[in-house]
Amino acid sequence: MDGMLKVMEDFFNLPLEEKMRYGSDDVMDPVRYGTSLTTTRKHNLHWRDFLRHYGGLIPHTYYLWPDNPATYRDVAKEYLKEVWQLAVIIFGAISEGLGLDPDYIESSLGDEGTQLIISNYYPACPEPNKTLGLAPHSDHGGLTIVMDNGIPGMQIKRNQTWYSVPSIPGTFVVNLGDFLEASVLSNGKYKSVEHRVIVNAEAVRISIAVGHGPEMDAIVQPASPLIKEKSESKYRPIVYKDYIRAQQSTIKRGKSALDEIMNN
Ligand SMILES: O=C(O)CCC(=O)C(=O)O
Ligand SMILES: [Fe+2]
Repeated sequence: MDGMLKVMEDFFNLPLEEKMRYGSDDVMDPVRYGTSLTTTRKHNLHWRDFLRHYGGLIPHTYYLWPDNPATYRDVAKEYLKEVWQLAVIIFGAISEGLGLDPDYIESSLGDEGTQLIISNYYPACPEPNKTLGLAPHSDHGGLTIVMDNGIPGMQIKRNQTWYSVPSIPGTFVVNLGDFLEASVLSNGKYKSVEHRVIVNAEAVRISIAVGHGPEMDAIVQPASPLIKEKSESKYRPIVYKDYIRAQQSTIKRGKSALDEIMNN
């Protein structure tokens, strides 16, 4: 955990021109750096920088990942491999909890599944009450495994109230995403969690969120043996990649992308 945080911190501390080698506005780019802190746009949505790229069992995009800091690729590759193994254990427990084979969800991800790492850098903010690090959203994948640098900031919404998630050294926060809510066996039994990030005046916060979802061409829909009639399905089928595009490329907030594929 510490090694990964260290390379991430070193990356974010690089000069802007260096980070901008990965700058992109295309949500489907395999490696993407973005900042809303030196934006040319008028609106300033988030008080953060981010770096995101794909991982996966076979990281096809490995040679596109940052090569500065020099150890980044190797540290990230090892970290993503271990986090994937953890996700598989949790998917297994959820499957069993629903009375199905332990590898039920894992096999529904397809041959490779999609793993996406999003590293977030939230600078200290002189007026923290006027902005957010990250606006309310739910993640599009199945499970997101998050660690941070010991500075709290994540909040989750339950019954219209925001609750702060404590930062506990050496632990991960695991969030359920839309794929798990809308897909396979769950059909809404497991809810994706709406969350956001607040900023603070004193300290820089870094978080590393790794999402685990199905392969890009998978069709997200309840396909459970538990659903006998199509009419029992609470969600309309959608190709995972199209869902990501819809969810990322607009200024959607909260769980509105998921609401759009819900029946009634
Ligand atoms: O910074 C965090 O704690 C959460 C980040 C997050 O929700 C995301 O990257 O999707
Ligand atoms: Fe998130």
